[in-house]
Amino acid sequence: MGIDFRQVGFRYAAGQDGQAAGVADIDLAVDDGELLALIGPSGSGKSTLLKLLAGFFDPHAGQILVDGQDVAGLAPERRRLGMVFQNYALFPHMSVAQNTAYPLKVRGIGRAERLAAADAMLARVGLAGMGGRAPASLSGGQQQRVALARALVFEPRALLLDEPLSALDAGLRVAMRDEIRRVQREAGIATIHVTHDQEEALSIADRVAVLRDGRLEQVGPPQAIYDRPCSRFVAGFVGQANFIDGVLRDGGVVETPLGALRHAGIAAPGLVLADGAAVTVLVRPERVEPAATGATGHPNLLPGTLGEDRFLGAVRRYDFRVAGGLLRVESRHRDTPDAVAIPPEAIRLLPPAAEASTEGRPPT
Ligand SMILES: Nc1ncnc2c1ncn2[C@@H]1O[C@H](COP(=O)(O)OP(=O)(O)OP(=O)(O)O)[C@@H](O)[C@H]1O
Repeated sequence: MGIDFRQVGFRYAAGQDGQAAGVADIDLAVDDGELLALIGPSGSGKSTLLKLLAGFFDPHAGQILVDGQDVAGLAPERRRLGMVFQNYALFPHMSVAQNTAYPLKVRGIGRAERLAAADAMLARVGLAGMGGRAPASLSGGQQQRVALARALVFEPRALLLDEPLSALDAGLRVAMRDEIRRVQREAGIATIHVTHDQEEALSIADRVAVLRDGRLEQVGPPQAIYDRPCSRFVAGFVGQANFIDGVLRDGGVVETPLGALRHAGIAAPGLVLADGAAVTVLVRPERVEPAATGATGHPNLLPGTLGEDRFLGAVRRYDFRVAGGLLRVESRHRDTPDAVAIPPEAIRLLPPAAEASTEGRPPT
């Protein structure tokens, strides 16, 4: 059954500037076993949504259901939700096993039973035999595993992860995110994972929800969010992007400052592909192909010169100056091209910039 936000809205009291922030019109269901990554700029409402779910405050509009039960008015500790936050906050005077067993103690489970459950859960997060240690003797990654074990030990109905990996260094983050994924799958519970790391979101989530100014801008599988963003905002928020303003013309062409580009008609939902319509052309840098002047078979061949060039190991990322603008290119090829090609099927047509900036209005 999982988690179900239905038309949820919440507004904080207006601040000194008179602006009231919060979230509005949130419709979002997360199934059992599903991991949903919640991403969005700072202040977009991610923590607010988690706090509403956790029961720190109640929505002003709509309903939140957990396993089909409306949790309105239910105190946080009675919602049976596992939570892991950035600052893992283990009790320093308790052992790892006592920390892990703590939620069971609170629930009145006997000592032997809760320590056995804690041991089993510690084994699941890769900390078998470490129950007797003090939290301070563990690495940051190990402490976070304890926090995860503690969040899951009482068989919660859902799991809330708020930036659980942000205090860890890059290598450990990658290992831990796969670990979280594995443990969450085994537990089979609905999980919402708030992260600032878009790669982390794309790599472990079943679906990604993008928040903007308190509203959901797009929800979908990671590939759909990346390959078929609904707006310039989403496209720019996940991954690198070339945005080119254009005007559609009949016959599968869009006029741009770079010239007339042939496209394959792949457009954001709801965008009307009429002659004369203003659009944004999106091309991901890895879809721009290095080519040679005069090469045949490329409908959108753009001669130009190399700009800033960054070697990143497996790939090279460079700016390529063409008549009318600059294209960002990412390629495995080491040669410096004197032209690039944009395959028509690499072009996504999105709403124009002006229209995009009025989307996601603050909640009213
Ligand atoms: N206690 C509060 N009182 C008033 N406004 C608040 C309060 N908490 C958050 N806000 C405002 O609500 C909006 C959403 O905040 P929230 O913390 O949910 O964003 P976020 O997406 O989690 O941001 P971050 O990524 O920085 O953690 C912001 O405009 C924020 O300033």
